[in-house]
Amino acid sequence: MSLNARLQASLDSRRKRNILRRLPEPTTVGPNSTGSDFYTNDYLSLASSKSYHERLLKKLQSSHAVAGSGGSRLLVNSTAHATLEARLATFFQAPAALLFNSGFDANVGFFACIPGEHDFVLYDEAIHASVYDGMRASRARDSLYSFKHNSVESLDRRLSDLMRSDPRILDGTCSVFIAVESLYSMDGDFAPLLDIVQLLETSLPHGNGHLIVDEAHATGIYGPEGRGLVAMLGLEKKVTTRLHTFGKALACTGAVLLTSPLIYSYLLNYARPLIYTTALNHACITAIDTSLDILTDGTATQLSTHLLNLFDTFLTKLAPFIKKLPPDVIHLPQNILVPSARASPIIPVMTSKARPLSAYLNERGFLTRPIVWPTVPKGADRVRICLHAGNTVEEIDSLVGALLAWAQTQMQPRARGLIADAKL
Ligand SMILES: Cc1ncc(COP(=O)(O)O)c(C=O)c1O
Repeated sequence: MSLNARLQASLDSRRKRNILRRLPEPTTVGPNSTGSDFYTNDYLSLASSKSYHERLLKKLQSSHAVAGSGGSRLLVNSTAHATLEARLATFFQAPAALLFNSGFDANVGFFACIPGEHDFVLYDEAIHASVYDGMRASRARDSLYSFKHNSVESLDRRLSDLMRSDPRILDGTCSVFIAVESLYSMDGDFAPLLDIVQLLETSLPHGNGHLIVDEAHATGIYGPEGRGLVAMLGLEKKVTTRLHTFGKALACTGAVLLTSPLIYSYLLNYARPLIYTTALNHACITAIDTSLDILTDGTATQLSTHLLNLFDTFLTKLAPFIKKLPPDVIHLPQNILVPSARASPIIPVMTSKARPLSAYLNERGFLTRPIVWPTVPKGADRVRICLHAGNTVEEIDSLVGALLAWAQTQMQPRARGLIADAKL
């Protein structure tokens, strides 16, 4: 088969199964965006904030270097990059901080080169694609094991099975890496970090269990000054490596791995996505620095407090009706509905009709995106509602009204009365 015929057949097959990926229609983003943002990862609304833009422009104007970095970090190690790394290490209270061009590069860089031939990687089944890609490229590629999403029991079982089959785990002569996200991007739920740490300490007393936490979606929102969930739980010293990204709540791009000086040096020597690429440009370094100012001056804490209060607002408004809706029309994951649920900026509204629901909301100015297989498992399609510091209580009110109004259009006439008392 010719190249073109093969590529076309593959795309046609996706189109037939209604899973062909396309770019959405171009839209204006930032302060002049039309509609209420319920879809971007700009959780603190910094990317669309005029005052953030002003602070950034001021910093850029006073900065001497705003253009390209001139090469890989190993070729040109600018003072701006080195100073930012030092600031990040101090801010996150980490022994070392290593900048990457993106969270994707950082995960691939870490997982492709740190786990060795005789090591094991146990990963949450919902882990981000970049961790998968890194693990598959590593020398531990034949020793990768998933555990059930957020299940410490499943992780424990995996670990026990492996310890029975390979005594090197018990005597500490090989390493076991555990890969989790602190806040999961598609489900909006949280890794049980305290329980995982405890399990590792009791099961692997030689200290050969290494927890690697991806804080991409928690950065800027949780913990003191937005330092993440690991910091909120005081686990900095129990986690081997943390990833924070700057492309989501921090309105820039790029990422940092917080780790030991030894792993820092190893990555500098072997991590290909770091070595063989041009380092972040100076405008980006300045933007990350501006976002750090916003974290440290208390602005971000105010923004995240408002953002997380909106989670309660959303649930308080929707929860009374959710049980009356047929689950294929709309349902929320059980873990979000329990009273003790930690507030999250990500709410997956589960539905078998994610595309029509999202289109309905978009037409009414509530900007959302459908998330469908293969991005999420089959049967777990959803509209991923992202809350933002820039959203208002009134917007949440109207969004819930629109969700319920759409649900009514999907229900049999007799069942509609069940949610008729909702303010639509
Ligand atoms: C959990 C997680 N980790 C890593 C990444 C990659 O980060 P970046 O967008 O900076 O490449 C993402 C972004 O999609 C993510 O959701």
